[in-house]
Amino acid sequence: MITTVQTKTYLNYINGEWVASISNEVEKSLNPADKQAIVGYVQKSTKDDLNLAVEAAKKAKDKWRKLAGSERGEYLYKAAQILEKRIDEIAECATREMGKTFAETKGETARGIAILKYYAGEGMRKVGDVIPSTDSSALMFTTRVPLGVVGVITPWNFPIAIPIWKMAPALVYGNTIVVKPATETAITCAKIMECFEEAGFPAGVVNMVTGPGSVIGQGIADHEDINGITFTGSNGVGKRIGQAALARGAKYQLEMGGKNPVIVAADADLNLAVEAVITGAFRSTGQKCTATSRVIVAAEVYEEFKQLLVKETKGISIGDGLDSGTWMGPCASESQLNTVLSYIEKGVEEGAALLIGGKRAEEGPQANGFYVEPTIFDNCTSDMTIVQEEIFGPVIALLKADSVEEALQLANSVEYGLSASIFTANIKHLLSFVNDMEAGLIRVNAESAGVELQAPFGGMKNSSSHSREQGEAAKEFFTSIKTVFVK
Ligand SMILES: NC(=O)C1=CN([C@@H]2O[C@H](COP(=O)(O)OP(=O)(O)OC[C@H]3O[C@@H](n4cnc5c(N)ncnc54)[C@H](O)[C@@H]3O)[C@@H](O)[C@H]2O)C=CC1
Ligand SMILES: O=C(O)CCC(=O)C(=O)O
Repeated sequence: MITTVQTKTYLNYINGEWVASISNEVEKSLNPADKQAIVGYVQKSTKDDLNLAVEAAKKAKDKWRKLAGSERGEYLYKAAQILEKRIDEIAECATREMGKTFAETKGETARGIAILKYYAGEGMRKVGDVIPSTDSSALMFTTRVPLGVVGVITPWNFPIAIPIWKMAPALVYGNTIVVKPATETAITCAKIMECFEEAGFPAGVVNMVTGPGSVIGQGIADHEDINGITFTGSNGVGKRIGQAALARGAKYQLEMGGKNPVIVAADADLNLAVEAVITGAFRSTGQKCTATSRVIVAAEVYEEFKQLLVKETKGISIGDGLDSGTWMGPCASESQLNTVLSYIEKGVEEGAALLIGGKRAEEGPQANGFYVEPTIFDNCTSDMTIVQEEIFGPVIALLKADSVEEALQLANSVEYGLSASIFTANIKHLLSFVNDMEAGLIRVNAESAGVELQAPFGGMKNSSSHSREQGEAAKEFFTSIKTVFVK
């Protein structure tokens, strides 16, 4: 069901109230499917707004952490129920703000609901272990305490799931939060805040401040009253946040880029591999950190795989994500479109051969949006920019390998290590892939994207700060362990 989203101005959520920024300035959230369409306005906040939010979170933290975990979980459960009632409206808002199809944003909202329910249950699970002491008359055990105030900095590509998979564990483990969403999708985040408000979270436990990353995001990284920072976004910004947090002794967690490979072995089911590469590379217009961007194909099946892949790519319908016939929406912003186009240009300059796509899509109403064709490059080599750098768009680089060993070596020849998959039925090959692939998420006979909320998620090398999010792993970041000795 498609509803109508009102064009209105959204406020910051601080200390249980909706408030305008002290700056009196707002920023537009545009619809990338039609740049004339303004989805709404959000606050262009200042450091003073952030300070108020942090102050509120700091004031609320002692009462919040002293609640039983099950009581905190109850609030999350209520938020899940409210989000469930608003699923169509919130999914539609996300599509309008960032462009991916309604089916995808609806699936993402359903995932947000499931995450809230999962962490609601976490409030009832164990937080420590009993460890035998060398003193037989003593009791030694571990328990966990929250960090305090947590800053949550989120990107635009998963505007529902990412804020929720950071906020839900932070809250259930007893932290209070200040979230700063990407401006591109800040209205979607405001709607999630509305669900939290309706769920009755005490004032100050959940706060949202929108505004420029360089002011509010950096402000979170530098704020002495913020004890932990969880971030997903680009590598450059992530590294800066990590350095700022380290300098003042705050805990931090960074999820950043990927350059995720799919290996297609000679014995692979090629139809299955093609289908997985298409969805892995082009769903969400390639704007996932887990998206497939390199496909390394065994020489024996290279030509056949290539023909099949191009044929399937020709069938992709590009358009407004709210049209039910659309398979792939626009890039999320003009700057994202320009980044993708400049990588395509670089690919051509460096000698890769364009098999399909490569241009801005501008037919009819597409001229008003930030559309790009799904693009596949042939004759790629490992030293090319399009094979090394994260593009964050619907672009595939095809590489040829003479053996699975060579494919694995090519797959590992990048600075990132987020997700990777292999298509093979050969146990020896799949085991060497599982053992030797440098990636945090290993997939066999499945697309490179596909994160499950109950399992740890994170990358190796430059893809993350080596911590893991989601599932039980979230507990490691959002709490500190205390070892207790009682005699
Ligand atoms: N790993 C991932 O999931 C994502 C990766 N990216 C990558 O980043 C590229 C650029 O996208 P952007 O939206 O510009 O990402 P970004 O890293 O600039 O933005 C992510 C978040 O960080 C905030 N931010 C920006 N500057 C900051 C600063 N100095 N201090 C603290 N926070 C700051 C932003 O406002 C946003 O909330 C993409 O092309 C893609 O390659 C972007 C989004 C998600
Ligand atoms: O693939 C997914 O579901 C999550 C990907 C992700 O975390 C990201 O793109 O930022």
